[in-house]
Amino acid sequence: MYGAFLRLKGRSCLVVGGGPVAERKVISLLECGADVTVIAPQGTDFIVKRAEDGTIRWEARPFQSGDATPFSLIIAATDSVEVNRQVYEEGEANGRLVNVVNDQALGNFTVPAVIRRGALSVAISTSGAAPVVAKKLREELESFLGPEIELFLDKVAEVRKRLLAEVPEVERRTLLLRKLVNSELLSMMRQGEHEDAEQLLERILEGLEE
Ligand SMILES: C[C@@]1(CC(=O)O)C2=NC(=C\c3[nH]c(c(CCC(=O)O)c3CC(=O)O)Cc3[nH]c(c(CC(=O)O)c3CCC(=O)O)/C=C3\N/C(=C\2)[C@@H](CCC(=O)O)[C@]3(C)CC(=O)O)/[C@H]1CCC(=O)O
Ligand SMILES: NC(=O)c1ccc[n+]([C@@H]2O[C@H](COP(=O)([O-])OP(=O)(O)OC[C@H]3O[C@@H](n4cnc5c(N)ncnc54)[C@H](O)[C@@H]3O)[C@@H](O)[C@H]2O)c1
Repeated sequence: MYGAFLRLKGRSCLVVGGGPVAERKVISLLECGADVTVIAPQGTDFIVKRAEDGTIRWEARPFQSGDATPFSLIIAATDSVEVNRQVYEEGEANGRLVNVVNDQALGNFTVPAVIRRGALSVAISTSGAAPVVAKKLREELESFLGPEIELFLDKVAEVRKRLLAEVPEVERRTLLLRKLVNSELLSMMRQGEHEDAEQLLERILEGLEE
């Protein structure tokens, strides 16, 4: 499976099915700013409420042939193997991205477990082998990746921007950035030693730290 991150802001995405699994996919699509439509005779309380407040569009009826055609990304999340296959075939025939929740071998993408810390996203896939393992790893890695990782990333990104503007030689920039990420900076941030971290950062940038 090819790992990738999709920019879905404003994109029309379809979720067919309205149970707990469909709800989970609707939530993750909304988190990415997608324009979400649900087609399903029944919806969870969350789906009903978000349709009422206009966050999503919900068509309370079974999937019909042609429904999937207008959408960029489609998730087949009904409890019917046949309906999910029909959704998949229609999407695939139109060159769409299609995920099928009840059959990892069907569909042209799967949804990973994701950890988000600001600009950082960590996606975990087991290639469909055991999603419960992806979930377990997400929980373990979440406790390892505390809020300091976001501060660290923001700081390195800020420095990188500065170096891109001020240091024309790519080798020197890369060396400085590597020094920075391999230094004690992250562990200092983890301990809350922000002043020390700032001083270390300046020493590295001034070439004083080996
Ligand atoms: C990661 C996560 C993302 C999400 O859905 O948001 C996700 N499944 C999650 C949880 C989970 N899913 C299932 C259980 C119950 C235990 C079990 O049965 O194993 C649990 C655990 C739980 O609920 O505790 C059941 C299940 N899942 C699939 C099948 C069908 C099959 O295997 O063919 C069945 C059997 C259904 C049945 O009984 O019929 C298939 C898929 N599930 C995937 C993703 C894709 C592959 C991901 C990968 O590569 O690992 C894929 C292929 C399709 C897809 O959905 O994209 C999310 C964790 C989110 C998080 O917590 O962070
Ligand atoms: N991918 C995953 O992470 C994962 C996890 C658990 C289960 N599953 C699979 O996902 C399926 C769905 O799980 P669930 O708990 O949300 O199921 P559910 O039974 O609670 O919900 C099924 C939904 O599909 C809708 N539906 C049924 N026929 C339809 C049709 N013709 N057109 C449109 N919508 C239709 C129903 O109205 C309902 O909203 C399960 O059958 C299981 O195989 C996948």
